[in-house]
Amino acid sequence: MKELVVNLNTGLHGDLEVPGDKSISHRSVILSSISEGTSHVHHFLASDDCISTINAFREMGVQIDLDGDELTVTGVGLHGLKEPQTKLDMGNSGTTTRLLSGLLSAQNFTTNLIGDDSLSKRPMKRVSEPLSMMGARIETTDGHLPMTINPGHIKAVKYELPIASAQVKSAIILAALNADADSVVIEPQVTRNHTETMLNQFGKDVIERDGNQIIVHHNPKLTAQDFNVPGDISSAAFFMVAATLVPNSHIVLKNVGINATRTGILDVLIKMGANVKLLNQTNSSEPTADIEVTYTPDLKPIDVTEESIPLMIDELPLVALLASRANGHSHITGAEELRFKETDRIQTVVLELQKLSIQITELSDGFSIDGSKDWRVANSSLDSHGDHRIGMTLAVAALLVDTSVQLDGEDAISISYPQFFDHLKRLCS
Ligand SMILES: O=C(O)C1=C[C@@H](OP(=O)(O)O)[C@@H](O)[C@H](O)C1
Ligand SMILES: C=C(OP(=O)(O)O)C(=O)O
Repeated sequence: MKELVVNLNTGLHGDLEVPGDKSISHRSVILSSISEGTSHVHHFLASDDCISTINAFREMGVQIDLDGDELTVTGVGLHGLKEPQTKLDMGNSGTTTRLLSGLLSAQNFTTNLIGDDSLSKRPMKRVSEPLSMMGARIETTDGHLPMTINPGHIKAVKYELPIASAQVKSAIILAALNADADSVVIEPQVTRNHTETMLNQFGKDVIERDGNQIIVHHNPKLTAQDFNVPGDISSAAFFMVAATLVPNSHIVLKNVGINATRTGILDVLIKMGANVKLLNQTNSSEPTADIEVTYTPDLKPIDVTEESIPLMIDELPLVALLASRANGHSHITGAEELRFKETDRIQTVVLELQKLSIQITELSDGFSIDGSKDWRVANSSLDSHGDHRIGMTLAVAALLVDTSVQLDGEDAISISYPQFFDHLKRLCS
């Protein structure tokens, strides 16, 4: 149980570099491991989820050294992974599970994947079904973990994703690297493209994009790389929203990744009228910027609909919080995927924000929110429900109330942002 900082009259101030991007960090371990040579990754996110990915590859014979946020990986090549001597523990990480299920489908050894209680409730048919069409031999437990992946011969596929999911897309791409010919994956909506971008860094023209079709060239040569992980926009988002909502705030978040498949939260803030500026933009394959945010007293309500959901999927609890301070009625729809995250985030967001008397209603696919600045603490025992993003959203919400509130399950925050409370304290002091 943690006592949260409340009613911050002085605001948030100063510069901060948030830790490396979680999605890019996972992929850096995966692609470095199956490349030839030694890769160096700087500003790696050493959070619980990324450690689950590291441990899985160590179990499969890859030498990985982590020193603070510096990662060194001695790659074994596309065909060099070894049979693990234990079950592979995916911990709490959906990304590790889905991406590895694709890669492991094409190995000549069997793997057993397990996870914690939350991960064991999350759907895995979304990967086992398309991978089975490609020749994978996967046994799930009624569509969930534990999962056994037997040796398989992967055939090329042309697959249209039924849901917008970067994890499912990436699972198929990683299996397709070992297929007998080139594959095509078709996305219904654009989702984060880090797997594609990074594959083209480690290899030459491994991925080609043609509209919503992604062509995966099989059996590529992947070579070790030296690269920097940008700051995680999904982590920076907590402070962007805090600085927008807390009077007197002015912060600059340095070197944040602004890949266009991730910046839905910036679009929302700008549409709502928040004072947000991008400074010092870089234009590499994973572009970055410093993001300056200043307190904004009057926010417009917002309607977020299906097409833009994947661009801000992990930030939607924060969008709900922003909307709850706006002048009017907001809707977030087309977001049923939130029900399949670490918790059912539609349910947990509504349950927890209602404790602060926020006028938020659960929809089957999102939220309906009446904005107001008159919050009252109806129940001071907030709960992350073991979900890192819910925990951090509540820590931001707590800055706006004037009665003491406590957070249960704050440990979950180390899944993606172990330094979160230190960084919040630094900006608040
Ligand atoms: O590919 C990734 O790194 C991720 C994709 C998203 O999940 P889905 O693909 O299930 O939408 C996101 O919610 C998750 O935090 C990370
Ligand atoms: C959904 C998330 O991660 P994962 O799917 O990897 O568990 C998240 O980080 O919000």
